[in-house]
Amino acid sequence: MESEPVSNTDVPQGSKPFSKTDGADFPPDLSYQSGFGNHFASEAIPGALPPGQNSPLICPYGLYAEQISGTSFTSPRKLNLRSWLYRIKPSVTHEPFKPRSPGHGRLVSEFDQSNSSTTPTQLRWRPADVPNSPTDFIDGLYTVCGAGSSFLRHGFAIHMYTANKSMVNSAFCNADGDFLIVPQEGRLWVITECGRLQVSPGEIAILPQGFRFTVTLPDGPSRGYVAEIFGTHFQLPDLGPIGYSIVQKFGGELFTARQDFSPFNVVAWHGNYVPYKYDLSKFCPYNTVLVDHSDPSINTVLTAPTEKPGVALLDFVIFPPRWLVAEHTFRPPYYHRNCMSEFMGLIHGGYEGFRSARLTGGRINPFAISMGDGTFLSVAKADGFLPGGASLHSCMTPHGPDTQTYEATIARGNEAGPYKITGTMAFMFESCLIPRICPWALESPLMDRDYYQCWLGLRSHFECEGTDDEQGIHILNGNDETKIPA
Ligand SMILES: O=C(O)Cc1cc(O)ccc1O
Ligand SMILES: [Fe+2]
Repeated sequence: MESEPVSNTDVPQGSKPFSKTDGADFPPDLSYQSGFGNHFASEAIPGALPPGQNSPLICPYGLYAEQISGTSFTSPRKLNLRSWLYRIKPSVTHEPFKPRSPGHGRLVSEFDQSNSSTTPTQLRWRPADVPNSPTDFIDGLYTVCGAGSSFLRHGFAIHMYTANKSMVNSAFCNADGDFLIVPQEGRLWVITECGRLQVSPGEIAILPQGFRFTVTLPDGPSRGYVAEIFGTHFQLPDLGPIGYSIVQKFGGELFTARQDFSPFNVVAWHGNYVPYKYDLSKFCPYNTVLVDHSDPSINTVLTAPTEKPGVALLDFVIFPPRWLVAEHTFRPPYYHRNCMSEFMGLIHGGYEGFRSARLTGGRINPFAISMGDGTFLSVAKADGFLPGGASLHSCMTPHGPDTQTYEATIARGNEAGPYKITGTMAFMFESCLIPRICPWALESPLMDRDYYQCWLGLRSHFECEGTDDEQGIHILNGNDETKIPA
């Protein structure tokens, strides 16, 4: 996978390297260093990186050397993550942290009975409206669900955000874990200590634990999803401001500290612990070329592992445009109960298609995608799972295609030819931990309280000679005749 670590901090001759954070000064096309997990180096001024050593007595240009480590110093070499930043002033130069006022109250980093609950019921939320009142990325962030604890360094949280305003003269720093940000509406222009990232819907950005960053919104109204992982990092699957306030998320609470210089005053850096982004359209999906429906792990873009081989603290899995070609196969996702928990989001389009029978009677499903030959690609859970919305199917909670999807797939029959699902990007955060759900999410008017009804119409197609639906079927079990209700 080609990943795109942050742009280098090179600035055109004569332009200011850092300025106010309204995003307007972002160069139109940033250049990015590429290669997941590489060691990178970047200099805003030639010669700013010290030659031959990391911490010389005097650094070039009188810069301070500062290390940020993403793993313990003693982690084995191949797992070790750290970067050296050469900056005008060190990060430590700020006033003491104090709890942020007004408090936030919508972020959770340690899930227990006092702040969240569990339910095996299928949950689904409509997309949230972007507020009218000025709201930046920090204030617009709220936790939907999660498990474990940032303090115990094991767990995850799933947040969503709605925002309409750039962060100004403030920087966010997440001491609790890494953020994987999935913008759904509105681009995010992110200033980080390693350079800038322009992240559009359809791309993701990873902001590792500890980095300070500012989110600006060039398009105004913005909405998206954030997965946060505690205690590990994502990897590829085996396959000029007046003053800044630093807002530090620590144990789910926000603290602020003032400093009179930009947190992005890094003039050069090198290392392998960096923010990065990835364009999901570059992901090449693989799947069956003959029969059956492969499980979605084949579409894992990033995984945060646990110590158990193959068991993820959090997988980031996508459902991108792709060809469906399987023969005599039920092509939508199979009905299933999973020992892992599945949180799903939709960036655009519909989710998980099938080529439905010709739509008649002028009843056009707004989520049906025309195939150009008079047939339509309708989508599973189409009318309720909307771009910007979400669903949660926790551990062992049954789910699968809704009634309409099932019936239309069966009606289409075995002769369904190859077709391409286009114009969609859905994703899943999948975890071995069971998420607890925050009150906001359970009490929200956006929660679809009728979600379960999409499956109620699934009727028995059971056919067996000598039985009728009213009576149930009679089978012989040893010497006893057992009646199974229809
Ligand atoms: O539940 C879902 O929609 C996600 C999913 C998709 C799929 O193709 C197979 C299994 C699975 O959990
Ligand atoms: Fe599933």
